[in-house]
Amino acid sequence: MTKPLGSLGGLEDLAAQMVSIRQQNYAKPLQKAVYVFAADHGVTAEGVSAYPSEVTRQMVLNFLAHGAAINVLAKLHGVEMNVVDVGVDADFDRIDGLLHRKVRRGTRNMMREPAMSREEVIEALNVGLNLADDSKAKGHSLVAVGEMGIGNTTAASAITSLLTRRSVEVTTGKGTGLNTEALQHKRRIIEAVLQKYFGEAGGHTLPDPVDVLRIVGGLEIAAMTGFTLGAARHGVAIVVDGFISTAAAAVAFALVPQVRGYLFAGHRSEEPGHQALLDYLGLKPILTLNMRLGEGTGAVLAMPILESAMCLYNQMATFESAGVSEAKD
Ligand SMILES: O=C(O)c1ccc[n+]([C@@H]2O[C@H](COP(=O)([O-])O)[C@@H](O)[C@H]2O)c1
Ligand SMILES: Cc1cc2nc[nH]c2cc1C
Repeated sequence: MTKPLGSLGGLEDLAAQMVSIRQQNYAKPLQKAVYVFAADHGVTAEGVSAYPSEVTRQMVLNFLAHGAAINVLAKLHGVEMNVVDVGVDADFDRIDGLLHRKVRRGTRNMMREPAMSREEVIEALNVGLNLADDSKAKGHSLVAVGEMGIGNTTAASAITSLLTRRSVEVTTGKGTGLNTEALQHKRRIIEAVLQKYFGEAGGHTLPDPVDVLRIVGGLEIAAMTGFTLGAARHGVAIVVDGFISTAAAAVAFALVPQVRGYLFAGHRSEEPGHQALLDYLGLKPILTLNMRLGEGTGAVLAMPILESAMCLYNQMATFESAGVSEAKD
């Protein structure tokens, strides 16, 4: 193509990965969708978030009213928006426009008991797997995975420490905006939870990924793990968003390593544990904008970069077709 060798940098790597995912379909336009998985977290009773847990319910209503950041970005970039209630602590029965997949009204408080039963984890995984089937049937070829759940950075940090074996200090940040003292409290809670169920420093053997979800996970995290597994099974390209959706993808990778080839990291979140997960997965973030919002915002922002990479690959002239001279040697 008419450019110095390697001059499109990371766009060339993105195009190469996308071609290997899309195979004979690489020249077709990408059909984009974002799935925002919402659920509540019992561990919020321990004072681990800067915001009250009712914000989960309120933000779901905001998504449906098109007022959230993800609505603005999805509309701008032509991305179909899907909001999934996997476990919000609210009665949404009569609400239109929401994908009703509630497994239970929030997880249990992991400080006292496992967040979920094994049956609940399997149900939440199946919510994601079934939505990935629906997404494939709708013709989506590029899906962003986002979430909403007050307290879910606590679950994601615990998952990250267990999978990557990094300390709670390294994997835990301020989430929605804790002060220094409250951050120390959050770290102590996570450490106590890991000690209680997994022993010193999270134990010596890697725990079963489904058990990790059951004990310290979240309903939306389990659903995102199922969705990631399902989309990869269907050969659909997946853009993970920030810390929490990447934690879900890391569990999917721990279960089925072949998932890795279908994953793109939309951005690098400000939440410090995100880098540990990106290292674990071997992913390079497309964008670094110091964001820490969630909702799928970083993933949707990266979609036009992926589309740009594919359009360059598909539409640029070659040295031969344009009559441009090649390098000297
Ligand atoms: O995407 C991220 O990296 C990210 C980092 C920090 C916070 N969040 C969002 O904030 C909420 C979780 O924060 P917290 O403090 O309640 O655990 C949840 O709704 C996430 O979408 C998201
Ligand atoms: C307002 C608000 C919006 C969010 N979107 C994702 N997580 C969030 C957390 C809060 C608090």
